[in-house]
Amino acid sequence: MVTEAEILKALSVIIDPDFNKDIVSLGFVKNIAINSGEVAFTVELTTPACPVKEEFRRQAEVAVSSLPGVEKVSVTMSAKTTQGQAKEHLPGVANIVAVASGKGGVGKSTTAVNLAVAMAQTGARVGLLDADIYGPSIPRMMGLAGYKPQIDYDTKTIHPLENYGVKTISIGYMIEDNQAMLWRGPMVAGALSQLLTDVAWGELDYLFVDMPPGTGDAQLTLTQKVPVTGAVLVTTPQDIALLDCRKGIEMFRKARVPALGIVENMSQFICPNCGHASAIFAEGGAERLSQEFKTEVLAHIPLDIKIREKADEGTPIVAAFPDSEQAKHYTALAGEVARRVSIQNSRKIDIPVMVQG
Ligand SMILES: Nc1ncnc2c1ncn2[C@@H]1O[C@H](COP(=O)(O)OP(=O)(O)OP(=O)(O)O)[C@@H](O)[C@H]1O
Repeated sequence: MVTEAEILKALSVIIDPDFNKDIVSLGFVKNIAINSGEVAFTVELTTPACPVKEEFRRQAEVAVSSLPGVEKVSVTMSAKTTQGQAKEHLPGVANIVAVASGKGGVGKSTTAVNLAVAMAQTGARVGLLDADIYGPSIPRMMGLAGYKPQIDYDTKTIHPLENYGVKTISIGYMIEDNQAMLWRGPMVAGALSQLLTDVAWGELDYLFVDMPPGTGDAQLTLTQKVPVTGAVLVTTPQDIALLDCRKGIEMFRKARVPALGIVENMSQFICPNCGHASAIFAEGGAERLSQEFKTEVLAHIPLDIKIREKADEGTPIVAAFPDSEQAKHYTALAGEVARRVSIQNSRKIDIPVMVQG
C-alpha cells in the first residue's frame, strides 16, 4: 500500500510559481487519507481566486496516480486567504485593497465593481466600500440605488447591503443625491472614518475600497486609519491619465502602501458592429509605468459599450454575462489581484501604520 511519505514526495515536484517553492514545503497539502488503492487529499491554496487552481489539481492527480498501488485519486481544492494586517484593526477583514486612480472618469468605479463581483464569483468573501464621498457611484452600479442600510444606533454599527455576492457600503445609501458635494475635508475624513470602522462586515477575504480620484483627504484617511495590503491603480492609456497615475502610485508609496499593479482601462475600442479592436490612444504607456515602478500591468480592459451599459443598468457585466469576453478580463484581473495579495502577504513586510483616533 502507498504511504503518506510517498504521496508527499510525489507532490513535492509541484512548484507554486509565485512563491518559487513546492506545494508540500508551503504546507498546502492537507488531510491525506489512504484507503488501500484510493487516495484523497486536500490542496489548500492562499486564495480561492488562484488563477492556476485547476492546473495544480491536474498536476496533483497526475503525480499521485503514477505511484505504484494507487488506483484512484481525489483531490479537493480549498483556500484559506492569507492575512494582511487589516484584521488587527477591522476584525474579520483579512485584506484591504484600494482601487484608485490619479484622474477622474477613467473607469475606476466600473473596475472596482466588476473586480469585486468577479472575486466573489471565485468563492471569496468580498466587501466593497465606496470611499468616493463626493460622488458615490457604487449604489447605482451595484443595482442598490434607493436602498438604505440597517443602522444599529445602540451598538453604532452599520449593516452593509449585499448584491451579486458582494457586501457594500456607501455614503450614497445614507444621504440624498449630491448632498456631500459641498462637504469640506474634515467632514469627508469623518464620514470615511465611520465607514471604515463602524460597518459590520463579518468575515471578509478582501475588502475593496473604491477611492475618489486624486491624492486628497480620503487617501490620507484610508492609509492612516487602516493597514492597506495594496493598491490597484486604474488608468487609461492617455498621457495625462498616466501622468496622474504616476502621482497616485507615488502617494501610496509614501504612505507605505505597495502598488499591486496597474489596470489599463479603455485600452482598445471594440466596435459593437464588427468587433474590430482599435487602439485609439497610444499604446505601451501602462507597461512603461509598471516597469518604472517595478510593478505589473494586471489587465487591459477594452472600451466596450456593453461594459458601460451594464454598469449604468446596475448589473455589472461579470454578473450579467459571466461567460462573455468582457467578463473574462475582470475574472483574470481578480485572479491577478488575489495572486499579488498572496505574494505581498508572504513577504511579511511590516507596513508601519500611523493609526489615529
Ligand atoms: N471599459 C469600459 N468600457 C466602456 N465604458 C466604460 C469602461 N469603463 C468605464 N466606462 C464608463 O465610463 C464612465 C466613467 O466610469 P467610472 O464612473 O467607473 O469612472 P471613475 O473613474 O470611477 O469616475 P469618477 O472619477 O467620477 O469616480 C461610466 O459611464 C462607465 O460606464
